[in-house]
Amino acid sequence: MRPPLLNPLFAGAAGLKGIGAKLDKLLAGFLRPAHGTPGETTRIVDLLFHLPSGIVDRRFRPKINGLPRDGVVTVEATVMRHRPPPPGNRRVPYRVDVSDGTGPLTLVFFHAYADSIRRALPEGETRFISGKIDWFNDEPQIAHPDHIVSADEFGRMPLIEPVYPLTEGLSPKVLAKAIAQALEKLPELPEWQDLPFLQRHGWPSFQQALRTLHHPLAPTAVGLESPDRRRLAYDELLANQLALTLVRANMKRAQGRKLPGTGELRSRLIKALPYSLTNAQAEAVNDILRDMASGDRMLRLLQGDVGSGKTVVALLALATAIESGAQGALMVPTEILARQHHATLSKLCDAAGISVTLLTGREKGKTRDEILARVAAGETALVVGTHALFQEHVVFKDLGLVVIDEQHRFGVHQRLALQAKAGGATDLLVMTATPIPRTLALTVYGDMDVSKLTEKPAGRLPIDTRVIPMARMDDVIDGLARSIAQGNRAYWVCPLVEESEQVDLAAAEERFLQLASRFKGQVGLVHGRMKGPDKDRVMQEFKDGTLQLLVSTTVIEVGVDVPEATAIVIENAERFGLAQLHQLRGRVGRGSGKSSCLLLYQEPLGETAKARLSIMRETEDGFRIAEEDLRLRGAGEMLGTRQSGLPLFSMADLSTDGDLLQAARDDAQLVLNKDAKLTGPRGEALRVLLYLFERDEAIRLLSAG
Ligand SMILES: Nc1ncnc2c1ncn2[C@@H]1O[C@H](COP(=O)(O)OP(=O)(O)OP(=O)(O)O)[C@@H](O)[C@H]1O
Repeated sequence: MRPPLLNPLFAGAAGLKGIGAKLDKLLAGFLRPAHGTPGETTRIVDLLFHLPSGIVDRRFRPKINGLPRDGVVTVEATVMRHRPPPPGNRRVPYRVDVSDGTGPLTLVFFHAYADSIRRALPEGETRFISGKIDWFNDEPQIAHPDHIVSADEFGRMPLIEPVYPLTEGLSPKVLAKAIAQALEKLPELPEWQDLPFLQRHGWPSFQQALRTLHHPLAPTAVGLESPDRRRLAYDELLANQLALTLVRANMKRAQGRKLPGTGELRSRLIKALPYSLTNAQAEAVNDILRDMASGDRMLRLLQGDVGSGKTVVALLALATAIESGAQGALMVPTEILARQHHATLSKLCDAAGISVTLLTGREKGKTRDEILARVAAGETALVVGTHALFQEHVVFKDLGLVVIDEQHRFGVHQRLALQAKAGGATDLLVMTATPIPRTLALTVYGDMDVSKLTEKPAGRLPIDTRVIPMARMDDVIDGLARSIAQGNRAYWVCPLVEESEQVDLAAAEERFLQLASRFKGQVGLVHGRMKGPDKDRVMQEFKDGTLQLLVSTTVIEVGVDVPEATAIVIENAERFGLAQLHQLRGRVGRGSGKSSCLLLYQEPLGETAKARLSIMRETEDGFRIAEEDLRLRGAGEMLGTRQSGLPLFSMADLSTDGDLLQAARDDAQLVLNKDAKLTGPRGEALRVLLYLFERDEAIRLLSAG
């Protein structure tokens, strides 16, 4: 139960002045996902945790004849003349001339109510007017001033104003007012940080930090380096790391089982492989086998760059579970991948004598019943599937190891749920194909041990990456024609842009028709809206070489493995994030042939997009690309947080607070080593912190264990 002293913070914001039902809902949708706790209503805490992204400094008060070319100014001036638009003409703005004796300044209002302008600016009176300066025919003007106030009001007004991130339908004034009211509800809270630590950093209390950020007294107060923001960032990171440490402790506490294996199936599999393992693969397998053989539960993350060969590592781990008499499951994020993995693994499993089955949402009726019966009876040793594996009534006879591929779409909550489903003793191996920067990995996978595949299989050639304007599309197609004539295979990726799937799809279809008329009978199309079996058929035809050019939306992004494909064209590459481009490019260069990647962009190219594309040209190192992605886009975007339910941070910024993250991690471990149940005085205060950042499930673990 949440401590009562936090109640004022979790009370609804709907009671505040200016927040009606509609705004309540709008704010909830806008603010709550940022803390990872979506909901329909806004709470006080949501307002308080919405930190300013900058400030407006209204202290600059030039005379009118000394106005700068741009920027925000505050002018003290007398109202000279109102110039309303001619009646009935809404296109001409309402103008008001003011003067301070040094020159004229015009205030401009579009679509405004004449009455309210007259009330705010009575002729002959003096007002303080603050807003962004503009020049029109060399005359200064301010369109829609932010403030028009009397000398009195100006004296009472904060001159450094916080600026908040906004969303459509939310006015800055309404938001600022709501936050100011929320601040008044801030209760006294115990200090959960170590005092000497706070002193060393020169950090204020939690309450003080929030007050300073929302009522900044200096322009630097809200910057990333400000002690107030850093303090709050640290609070948030500590809550995150405490929760992960608790999850880990809890998972480890569950008695694991020993799955030592015999090596028999494993050696048969290795014999059946057409290649030998890379050193990195062999090391990862060793890490995993050690974990499985021990009595502790395995919680391991296998991080591998694109094409580094994670699948075979997973298979060897699964074989070990099976040798030990248990069953294994491999869960992947999409239907296409489930089918692909099933197909690849089946061949190897047949060679080794392992019974394997596929289970996705598409297996229905009698077939499904039969599969389920065999799994329940333990006749099937290995099940490959989508999340349907755990969502529905799937009962394993004895599940020893679960491998989850591409899991970074899931968060700690999901891992906990999975653990519950899989049963206490099941070992867990998570594989991510997108390398993520260390800082980010710690906040998402801080509860897991990590193995990395940093090395690609021998003999892979570097991919020739080129950045080409769309205007040269014809040349690109000619190049493709030459390559296809030589028997090569290629992908052509059309972007899915957020607004309308239909429009995007139409674009992909149009491109398909264009290419199909040039390369008759050689082109296929796959996209997310296609029926499963149709998708499978096209993929299969591309795999076996019946089709040589595959036009697709980003459905091929993760994990599709056709080693014979040697070229990929990515249209509107400027719209993709770095991690995604890297994933897409990783579809080629998977065999021994020389591959190329053509990034087509629409001009003009923005700065960030330009930076992204040149990084792609410079490096193929996924780990380096991930660091750059984090820098350019921020953590939330990078993980596609909206769908993921991952802990997005409202206070911490992982591109600059990496140092704090490590400190928080050490601190969390130290604290829990000393006070595993958080019952000491600091422990009690830390519970408040956990509730404050809504890590309630971590607290439940405290009382469960
Ligand atoms: N040691 C190896 N030597 C040669 N080829 C290998 C080796 N290990 C795996 N491969 C091959 O490399 C390709 C990529 O392997 P896999 O599909 O497991 O990659 P991945 O790590 O899952 O990458 P992605 O995340 O991009 O899908 C496959 O065709 C696989 O057969």
